[in-house]
Amino acid sequence: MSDILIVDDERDIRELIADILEEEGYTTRRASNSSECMAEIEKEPPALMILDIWLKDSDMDGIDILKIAKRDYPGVPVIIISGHGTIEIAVAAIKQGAYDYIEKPFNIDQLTVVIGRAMETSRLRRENVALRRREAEPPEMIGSSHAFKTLKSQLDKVTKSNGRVLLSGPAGSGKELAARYIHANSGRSEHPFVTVGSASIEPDRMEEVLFGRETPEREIEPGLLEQADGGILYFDEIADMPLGTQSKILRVLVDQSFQRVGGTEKVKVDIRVVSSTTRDLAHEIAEGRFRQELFHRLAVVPIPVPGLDERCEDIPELADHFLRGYNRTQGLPLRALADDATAMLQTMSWPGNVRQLKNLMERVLILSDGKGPICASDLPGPDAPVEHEGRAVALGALATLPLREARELFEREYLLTQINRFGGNISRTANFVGMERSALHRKLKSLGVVTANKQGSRVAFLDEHAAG
Ligand SMILES: Nc1ncnc2c1ncn2[C@@H]1O[C@H](COP(=O)(O)OP(=O)(O)OP(=O)(O)O)[C@@H](O)[C@H]1O
Repeated sequence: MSDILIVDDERDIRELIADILEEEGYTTRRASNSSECMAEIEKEPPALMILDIWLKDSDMDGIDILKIAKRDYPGVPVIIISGHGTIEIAVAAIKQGAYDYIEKPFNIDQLTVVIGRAMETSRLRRENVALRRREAEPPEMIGSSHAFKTLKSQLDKVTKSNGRVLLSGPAGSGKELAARYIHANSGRSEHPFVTVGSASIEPDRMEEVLFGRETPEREIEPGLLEQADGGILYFDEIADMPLGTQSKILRVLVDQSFQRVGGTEKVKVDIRVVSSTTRDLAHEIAEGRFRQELFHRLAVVPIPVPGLDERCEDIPELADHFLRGYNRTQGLPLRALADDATAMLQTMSWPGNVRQLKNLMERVLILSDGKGPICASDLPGPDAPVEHEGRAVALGALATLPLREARELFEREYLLTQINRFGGNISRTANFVGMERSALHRKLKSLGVVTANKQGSRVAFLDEHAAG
């Protein structure tokens, strides 16, 4: 990319600069006024723009063009040409984001040095952006359960549209990952993905952080909205946003423009908003903590993200993915999961969802000494209160019952756990527990277990006592 746009109303100057640059191996385009200039940029943003401050027969002068270029094409460096006596204006232009200025009359060496430097800076900046983008490549979304496939197909449907998506699901279930998946597969992937941590920003700084700031000297500090221009703005835990900011965000969503704090002009942005929540927003609305109108604007496409308990079939695949990841990125030993460990992970409860599983895999790799596959004994024992809570209560209850009832309770608990492990698939469960499929069906019926739902969600059992 070595294409330079020269904008000057004096033909001689345009031609002179173009000749010098072409001799240096650059290709050039020329514009004599603001409308020609804008048409050229819109056709294809140049690698660099050389811009005269004063433009005769133009709707806009160089400073106006600079502002638009910095807003809409921030990657294009601009060198200002200033006449005698206009140095103050050139300095002001640098504050507005111009890369440098050259003063008329200029000499050839001065011009080529400034341009060479600007091109090199622009190249480095582009490389940097590309590197950061590669580093920030979204991690893979792993899973093959029915619940996961439903989520993935919903995400695939929304990637190509511009509709606002509201992802709802428990903490650590993968909402941000889902938002990054939308970004990576949308037409906005070359533009930023900017996260707004609604809870982590001080309420009285929220507006400055979102909308940016303009000083009395008209220096600009862009906020998150401007930084996300062209890309996706991700509101993490939208329910934590203060009510006052909610109204302002609502206004931005209605007219896609806002004013910086201390600013007077409207700034236009092109952003797609994806938000997430762990809370029941209908309840937050009823309690007066969330604006209904904002909810309707944000939840054009509501997508539920299932917790890990609804997709425990995915646990072996996810665990393996994390174990390999820690080996690749942190040099931790590469270890597989033994069958007893896999079964144990699938029967634990996961209030922290995928994040908890990921952390547990890291902990086990760091703390256990063994080299072979990770066994159940390497996993946290029954003294880990959260992960074993459900089972401990059920097993404790056994001791209070006569043998026949205790056996029934155990069989129910055991079979329910196995069915859930295999995503509701009776054939796979029967195979694992060592029963004929029809015998398992009969057993389940006698225990009052309902297996109508074959879609991988939890099965239920009819408790005779509860049923009355
Ligand atoms: N399907 C998946 N495949 C691989 N990794 C996943 C998957 N789902 C979640 N993760 C990983 O689990 C961790 C938690 O996910 P993420 O931060 O997206 O959850 P969240 O729902 O946004 O959490 P919170 O509500 O706390 O903000 C991340 O490291 C993420 O990469």
